Formats: sequence, C-alpha cells, structure tokens
Amino acid sequence: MSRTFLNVTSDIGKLKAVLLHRPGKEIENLVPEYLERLLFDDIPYLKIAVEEHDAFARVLGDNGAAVYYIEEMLAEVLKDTRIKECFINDFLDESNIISSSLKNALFEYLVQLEGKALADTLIAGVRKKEVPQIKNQSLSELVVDKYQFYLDPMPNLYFTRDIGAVLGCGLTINRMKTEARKRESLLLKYIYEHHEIFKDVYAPLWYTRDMAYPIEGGDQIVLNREAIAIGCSERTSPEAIELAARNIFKGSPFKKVLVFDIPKCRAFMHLDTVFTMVDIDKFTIHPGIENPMNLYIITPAASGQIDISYQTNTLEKILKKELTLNEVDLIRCGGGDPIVAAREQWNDGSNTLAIAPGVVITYERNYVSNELLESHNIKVISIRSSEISRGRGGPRCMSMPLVRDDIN
Ligand SMILES: NC(=O)NCCC[C@H](N)C(=O)O
Repeated sequence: MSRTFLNVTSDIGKLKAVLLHRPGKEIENLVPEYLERLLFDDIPYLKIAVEEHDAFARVLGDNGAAVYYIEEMLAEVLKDTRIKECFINDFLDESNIISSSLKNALFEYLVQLEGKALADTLIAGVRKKEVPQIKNQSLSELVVDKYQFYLDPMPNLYFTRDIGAVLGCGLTINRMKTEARKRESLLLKYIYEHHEIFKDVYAPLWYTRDMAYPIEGGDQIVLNREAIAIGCSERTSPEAIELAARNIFKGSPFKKVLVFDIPKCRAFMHLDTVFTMVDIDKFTIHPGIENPMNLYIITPAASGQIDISYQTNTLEKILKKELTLNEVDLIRCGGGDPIVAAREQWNDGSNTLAIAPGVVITYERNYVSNELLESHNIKVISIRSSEISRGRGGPRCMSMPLVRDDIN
C-alpha cells in the first residue's frame, strides 16, 4: 500500500483538494436559548450563508482546488447498509440518548432514510415533532420533555478545519473539546475508514478521536516540511499535543513541533484565530500575541523518545530561528490599531486561508487588514461574509486542506 493521497507539507502550498461542508438546516435549528452552548453568537440567515459559502467554494474551485463536501462523502459511505447501521448506532451513542427504547425508536426512524437524506438529517439535528410516532416512555424523557430536540444540530460543522488535520501524508482525526462539536469528527472517521478515496491509500493516523485529550485543527499549522506549529489553547491540551508529536515523529519526516502557549479564552479559541501563514516568510498575527510568548519545542530523541525544550521569546525571533528565515514579516490584524484590531479580529481578520504562497482568501469586511495584506504584496481574494462570520470562524476555519503542492 504505497500510494498516498493526502499531502500537506505547508500551510501555503498551492491548494489542490479541500474538504468543506455547505451550511444546511442545522443553522435553522439554532435558537437563542442555546446559542452559547452551540458556540454561536448570533443566528445566520441560511439562504445568504449558503450563497456566501458557495462563493467561497467557487473561489477555491476556480483556483484549482478539488472541492469535496463532507456530507456527500458521508452519504456515499452510508449507502452500505452494514456501515449505515453501525454509524447510526455510534451517532446515537454519542448523542446522549439514555433510554434504550428512545434509542431504538430513533434508530428505526433514521435507518429508513437513504444516504444523503440521512447525512443531512443527522447534521441538521432531529426535532421531537419530526418523529411524532415516538412517545415518551421513561422518566428521563418525561423530565426533559420541554427540550425541542432528540438530536442536537451540528451548526459548527462548516468549520471543517477543526475536526481533523492533514499533516504530511497522514492525519489526525480530532477529539473535540466541546460537547457541541464532539460528534463532528465521527463523520470524518467514517469517511476515512470507508470512503473509496481512502481505499488502498497509505494515510497514517497521528491521533484518533478515541484518545483521551482534546485537540482541534484550528490549532494545527504545518509551517514547512520539518516543522508543525500547534497551539496549546482553550481547545487543545498539552497531553494531546505530546501524544500526536510522538506518533508524527515515528511515522513522518517532521522534525519538530512548536507548541505556542496562547491565552485560554474564546477570543483566542484556536491558534489560527491569532496567527496564520500567508507566504514563506509572512504571517498574519493578532497584536495580542506580540509580547514575548511561551514556546515549547518538541523534537525526536533516541529510541523513540522525545525532547522538550522551553523558551520565552518574541514571535518574530521564534519564527526566524525555528524556520531559519533571515526576515519575517508579521502583518498585524487591523494594522495594530487597538479598536480596528479588536473589531476585525472578532470577524476573523487574522484567519486567512492561503491557497498558494502569497495568495489568500479573506473576509471582505476586514478591509483594513486586507489593505494591509496587499501593501505587503499579498494577493487578497475577499469574499462576503455577513452571515457565515456569525459562527466566529474565517476562511481557514471553513476549510480542511487535503492536498497541497509542496514548496520547493
Ligand atoms: N479554527 C477556528 O477558529 N474555527 C472556528 C470555530 C468556530 C466555532 N463556533 C467554535 O467555537 O468551535
């Protein structure tokens, strides 16, 4: 099994294949009462969100990337009855369905749906009134009767970045930190295990969702063929980083993992909300991480062990030294103005998606940061985002690169 399909050896190589999710009915299952728990700050208008997302996908396609949709790949996998039944069972087990009679009734409801309808339904969530044939039987069902859903919606799925990460020719399938996003990576697991595209392909797993500690893709950035940056953040734990690093060193040419210790708060939820790579020596940053930061460097050691060193340094010095660059250009979100930086950061002004060295997709609304990127000789392709930005993620968050060209 020597053929490979996945290939990501930098965060800026020309993008050739990417995984997305087109927002769907799950957005129409967001209600004000549960917004915070579901990690949204407002309710997007689905019709416009879909138009904005389609425009994003068009830009990717027009620039040479094959666009895969997670719901379509899952639908193909679910055509096999045996896999479909296993998937429904796993999904229900992870959806906090306590009573076995309710679980059986939901299984019966779901199993009669075909591939795409089933995928869409599970992503959208199942409202109680959709399944009138189910009658409450247990005390727990009666007590939680006022809750409108049997299965919660998955409104964050369009941030495909976070559920896994391709690193080299392998990947991590992530254990998500929050209950609201926990089931999302189950979809990726089934695609990885059963989709044609992975058949007879060598694609080692560096981390799996059944491992004990959380890690999310917004914290995982491949800097070059040798170095990966991982944010130790609100969502990604040091234990997960160490376990992933050990597996990466065992099976790939990567030689170091740079662990950026970033503030553990929602505004900085992942490393890519404050730091992205836009060219070989150019990076966007939120001014909030400019002060000397804590950096841990994990490297392989003899007989399968690892070494960990620690330093406090400015981001500029860290990047110059660890990536052996003579100069680095740090482009500050909002130009460093505290008001503009905070406003544009709120709508993911630092969350650029590079689709080639020096070519990025950004949100049009972050016009100060966009002009600044252009003045640093970055080509900016900006997209509208009045609705998709309400989920607090930008173009990088909305994409999981599967294949990028190598940088020579
Ligand atoms: N990499 C990212 O920063 N992804 C954005 C995720 C936003 C989503 N509402 C979340 O809180 O997980």
